[in-house]
Amino acid sequence: MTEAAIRRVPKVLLHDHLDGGLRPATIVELADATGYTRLPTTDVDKLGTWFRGGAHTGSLVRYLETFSHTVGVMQTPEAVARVARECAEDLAADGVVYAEVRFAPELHVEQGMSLDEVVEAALDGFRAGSAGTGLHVRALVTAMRHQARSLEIAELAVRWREAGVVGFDIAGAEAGNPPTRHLDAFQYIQRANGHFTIHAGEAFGLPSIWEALQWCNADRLGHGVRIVDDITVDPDGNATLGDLADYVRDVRVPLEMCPSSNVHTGAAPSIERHPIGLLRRLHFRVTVNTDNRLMSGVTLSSEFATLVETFGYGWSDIRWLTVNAMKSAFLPFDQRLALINEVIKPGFEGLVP
Ligand SMILES: O=c1[nH]cnc2c1ncn2[C@H]1C[C@H](O)[C@@H](CO)O1
Ligand SMILES: [Zn+2]
Repeated sequence: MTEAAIRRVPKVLLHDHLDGGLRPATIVELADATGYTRLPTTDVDKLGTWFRGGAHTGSLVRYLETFSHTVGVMQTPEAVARVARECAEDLAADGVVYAEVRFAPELHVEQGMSLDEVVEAALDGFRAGSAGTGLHVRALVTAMRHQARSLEIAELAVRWREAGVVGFDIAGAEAGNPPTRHLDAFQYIQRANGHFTIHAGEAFGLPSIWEALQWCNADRLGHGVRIVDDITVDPDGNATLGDLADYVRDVRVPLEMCPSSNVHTGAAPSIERHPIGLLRRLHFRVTVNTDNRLMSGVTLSSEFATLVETFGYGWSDIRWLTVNAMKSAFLPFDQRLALINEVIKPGFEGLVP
């Protein structure tokens, strides 16, 4: 089960940030083209190393600081469209067959783009980059949780749903910015019969997960790793679940786990001690994701390869995680089913008994 072999099987990605997945060479070219002068270096290799180094700090706040440079070069429709096109190309080359890629339009308006123009440019790029590949890409529109534009961004998400936006999200520094600050935005999405996920249980613990589910009614949790704080395991390995952990497992709340990113931001102590091991064993609705391919230096295939190496996962685990992700996508039911039966299951034929 090499990384190359994992690249060849169909995979599904639910949690990937557009502004966290740029190619270093593209950042340098876009900085030049758009007059952005604040890059720490214009040497492509050094820049890639700089992003990974800056991100692997064990602090979400420090991790997020590196995004000022990616967002800094994504301030024109051409730049956003190019980054989205290359994102789709890179995911297709990694064997991803369905992806939901997220971005925060409010971060891309510094040079005069409107929120709608940002979304339009990203969707154009996704379409161009996925054309002729086996990849289906959809967008999630994110609001920044420390800002006060979430209702406006929720309206934007609903406005673009026929064109490829399948959901809404909040991201940014979690501590001090609880999900209930944005209740009106989540209620707007619900009234419009839309879908949303919330970054919760990453840099803050159970109260954030509880609010996301029981006050805001999130369809999925971004990360959600701290749900393990509501589980106790005795020395024999028997697990006892608290009420919230029971709820998350019982109603099959999808957990968008991002193992490497979680280590880099301090949400998990190491890959070996990452909660995914326990949660998968307890049959939570776990999915595997990249979060930020640039900052965390990963691909979806490399994340799976890391899990194979660390937890001894086999092809059946990868297929289970992939089907979990496809079931949890914000795509209509018939399309999810078609991808599972016509693409994912045949893609694992001969590998899983
Ligand atoms: O892991 C994360 N947690 C919280 N916020 C994040 C994470 N990764 C990226 N973001 C933020 C930074 C981006 O600028 C924003 C939109 O993609 O989302
Ligand atoms: Zn994220």
